[in-house]
Amino acid sequence: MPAFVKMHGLGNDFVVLDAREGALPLDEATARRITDRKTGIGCDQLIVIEPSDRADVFMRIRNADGGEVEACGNAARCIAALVMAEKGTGSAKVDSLGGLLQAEAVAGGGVRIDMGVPRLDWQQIPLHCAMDSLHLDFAPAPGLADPVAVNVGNPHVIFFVDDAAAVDLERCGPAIEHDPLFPARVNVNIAQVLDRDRIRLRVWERGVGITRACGTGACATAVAAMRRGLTGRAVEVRLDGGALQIAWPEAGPQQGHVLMTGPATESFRGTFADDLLAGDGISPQDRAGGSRAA
Ligand SMILES: N[C@H](CCC[C@H](N)C(=O)O)C(=O)O
Repeated sequence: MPAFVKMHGLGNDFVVLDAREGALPLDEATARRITDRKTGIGCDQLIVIEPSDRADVFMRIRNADGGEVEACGNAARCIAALVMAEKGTGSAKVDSLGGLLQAEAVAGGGVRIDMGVPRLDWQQIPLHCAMDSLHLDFAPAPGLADPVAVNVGNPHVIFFVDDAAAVDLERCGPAIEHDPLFPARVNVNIAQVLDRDRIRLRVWERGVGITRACGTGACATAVAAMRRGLTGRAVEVRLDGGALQIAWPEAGPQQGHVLMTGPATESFRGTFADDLLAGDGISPQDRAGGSRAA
């Protein structure tokens, strides 16, 4: 009976499987079954931790739609916390398709993680054609125009608006995610700069939909705001599920790296029958066991 750990970062939730002792048979269809909130265990992303020769673990990420992606900031904090608890240390290295991430525990139980240097060139986002990533010639809906594009291991487009709550993200999110301007699709960020230290952010995630928080979205939005001179170099990003602290220092040992600090929460642990991984169509709810957190 494979075990899993249910975790979340500000409500952006994950099912974590441990494949360090042996590979798990995981294809897109299996991932979709597990992430499905009606017939599966239910989560935004499925995370599989694997052995690594250059980090504590390799973190493999699949969105709810089953597609494998390069980065997931909230999950990176959660996996780092899991590794630090296992090792009894205050730091951890997590490798991923988006790069090697260095994390450390911070007072109060949160995790601070170095998300690396953001990629800003149009080919690195990627965009379909040459464009200034600080001012995209792209106006997909009324009130949404002139966005910024940033890659923090995964692709993000950021629209700055006067009132984030007023944007119908359910309606405009899918079309922007799948716009031909973004050959790898894109995560859609709706940002309202509250003042030079705070940003309100709502996110339609590639391969998922609206999530309660998006770590890489918070990082990309902070970088976009700083590039436009809208905020200082350290901001609080307020998402539906809570706040993340993002810094993009211009000097010092981590100059140019995006640093994210926020919570990493374990919800509960459980097991499910082998056939969920093989896929027999039986609802895992009839199988999923494990103690549920209060
Ligand atoms: N949907 C994202 C992956 C998860 C990002 C988000 N959950 C985060 O915390 O960074 C993508 O397709 O790139």
